[in-house]
Amino acid sequence: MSSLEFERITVLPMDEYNQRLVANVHPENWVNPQPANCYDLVVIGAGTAGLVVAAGAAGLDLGLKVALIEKNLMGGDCLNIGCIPSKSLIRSARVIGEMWKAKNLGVNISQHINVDFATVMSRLRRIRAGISHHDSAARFKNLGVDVFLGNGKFASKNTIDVDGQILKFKKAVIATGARAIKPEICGIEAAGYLTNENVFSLIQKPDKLAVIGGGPIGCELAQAFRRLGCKVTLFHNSSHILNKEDREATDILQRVFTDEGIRLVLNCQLEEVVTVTEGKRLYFSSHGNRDSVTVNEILVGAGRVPSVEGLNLEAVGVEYDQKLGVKVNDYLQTTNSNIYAAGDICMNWKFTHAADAAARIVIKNTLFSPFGLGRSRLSSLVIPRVTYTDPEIAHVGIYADEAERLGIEIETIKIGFNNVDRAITDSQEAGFLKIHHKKGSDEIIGATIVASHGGEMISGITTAIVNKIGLSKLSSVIHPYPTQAEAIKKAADAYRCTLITPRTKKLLGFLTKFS
Ligand SMILES: Cc1cc2nc3c(=O)[nH]c(=O)nc-3n(C[C@H](O)[C@H](O)[C@H](O)COP(=O)(O)OP(=O)(O)OC[C@H]3O[C@@H](n4cnc5c(N)ncnc54)[C@H](O)[C@@H]3O)c2cc1C
Ligand SMILES: NC(=O)c1ccc[n+]([C@@H]2O[C@H](COP(=O)([O-])OP(=O)(O)OC[C@H]3O[C@@H](n4cnc5c(N)ncnc54)[C@H](O)[C@@H]3O)[C@@H](O)[C@H]2O)c1
Repeated sequence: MSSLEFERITVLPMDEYNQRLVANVHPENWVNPQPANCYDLVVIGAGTAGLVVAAGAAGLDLGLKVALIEKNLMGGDCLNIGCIPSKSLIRSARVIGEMWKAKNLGVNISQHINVDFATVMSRLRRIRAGISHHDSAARFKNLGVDVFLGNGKFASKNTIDVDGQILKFKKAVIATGARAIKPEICGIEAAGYLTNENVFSLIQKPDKLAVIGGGPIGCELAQAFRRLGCKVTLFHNSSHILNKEDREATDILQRVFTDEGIRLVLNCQLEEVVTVTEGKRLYFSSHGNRDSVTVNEILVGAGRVPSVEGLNLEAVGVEYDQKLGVKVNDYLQTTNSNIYAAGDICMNWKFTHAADAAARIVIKNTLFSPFGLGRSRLSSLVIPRVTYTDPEIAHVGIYADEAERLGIEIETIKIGFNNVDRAITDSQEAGFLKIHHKKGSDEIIGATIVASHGGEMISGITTAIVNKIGLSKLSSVIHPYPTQAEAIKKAADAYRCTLITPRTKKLLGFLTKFS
């Protein structure tokens, strides 16, 4: 491809919404600028991490020369094939979840629930297109960023080649993200499968869907597709779905999944996929039994691999691992001190908000830390996470088993939502809030929430951790009644009760006699 020709990028179906999306994030008629003599910063990859670095550096209005290179769609996974389309789909699915519970709430929906799958998917595309101007090539150009659409690779220690155009840089940032792991299952390539890259292009509902992988992608989408009317089998190779999360939390979710009709195949080993007249047949073993299931589509969410290929990292002395990605230190500096990395390409936390936070560290460390003074560290970040199933599982800080491994003594306060009035009025008593604090101190070091809007609630606890607000102070925060967030106050009150020793109790009893 010469520098004047662009690969035409299509996002199926090429309806008015996807046309608008592509016109924003990879415009067909885009003409790459004439490269500047030397850039202060060149960023490869215009996903969350790359966009935040570029916008942050150019937006400071300091006259910095910034270039941003994207080979596919600006906005990366989050906008195009990740958070935005998945959460749009989940929103539609949630309505059905509510309708299933309606009878229990005294509301009879007598008619058959009729899901218009094509409309659900077109809503998703409309929403994505509507948001896409934020990440558009035109917006970044207006911010003063030189946007290059094409494949970026290092050409020498201080140059990057974009399809023949050479960009000289003082500092560079690798923000090329990650993509779905290809499963090593005999016959699956020939049978064909969906990943997050094409599942949001579906226009017809698969009647029977196999989901491989019970991580966040598999769980969120398995539940959404089930609610939208698919018969779903979820295969996971551990004993619990979302096995990084608190076991009691995943127990609750597993019960919900089973109640909603998802077939869970745990501790499984997928052996082979064979194409048959009825569709795709998956042979598997689980708990010593061999079985098979036949589906119309297979969706793979079995983890991510970092996009390190084709960057010519060897030429610039940037070390990497095929599985873990680009090697960085705590300042997000690679093994070449002029080259930094941020986001899924180099981090364990593969979240949009983590990519955003890392990008801010990179801006500071590349541009505003002369002689390395005042640099920010990745390890100082407190990153919450939410899996947007129903109920949501939200977590921040460390888990109880992690604390044990690290030799940190903790105490845990658990408030069941069956003790929280708003959860009771909402018939959402199944979840809980767990707060881990240091033994003998009110310092919060981790928390898990299982609740329908646990993701909204976790920010209160994240704020407390970041600002070192202990449980004692949290108990003085007034929450509106009745809200599910009252669980936080209840946990804080429970902590304060533990401070009342028998001696203090005696003393208080004595004092009340005189007051
Ligand atoms: C289905 C799904 C749902 C998700 N839901 C959530 C969620 O709800 N919340 C959340 O926080 N996170 C979610 N995530 C994770 C989130 O999308 C990622 O963590 C985030 O997008 C990472 O951003 P990034 O900038 O590091 O990488 P990416 O978004 O992957 O961007 C990297 C960009 O680099 C480009 N690129 C790669 N190589 C080159 C090259 N050589 N030259 C030029 N360009 C290149 C790619 O085309 C891409 O656009 C989800 C992910 C998936 C897959
Ligand atoms: N709500 C969110 O924030 C959100 C949502 C989706 C994705 N993400 C991000 O994207 C990342 C990738 O998500 P993911 O779910 O693909 O990865 P993951 O690695 O978190 O989970 C995939 C799971 O699939 C299992 N698995 C792998 N191969 C298998 C096989 N052959 N058979 C059965 N099980 C198999 C693995 O053991 C693993 O637990 C996540 O780590 C997360 O950071 C975040």
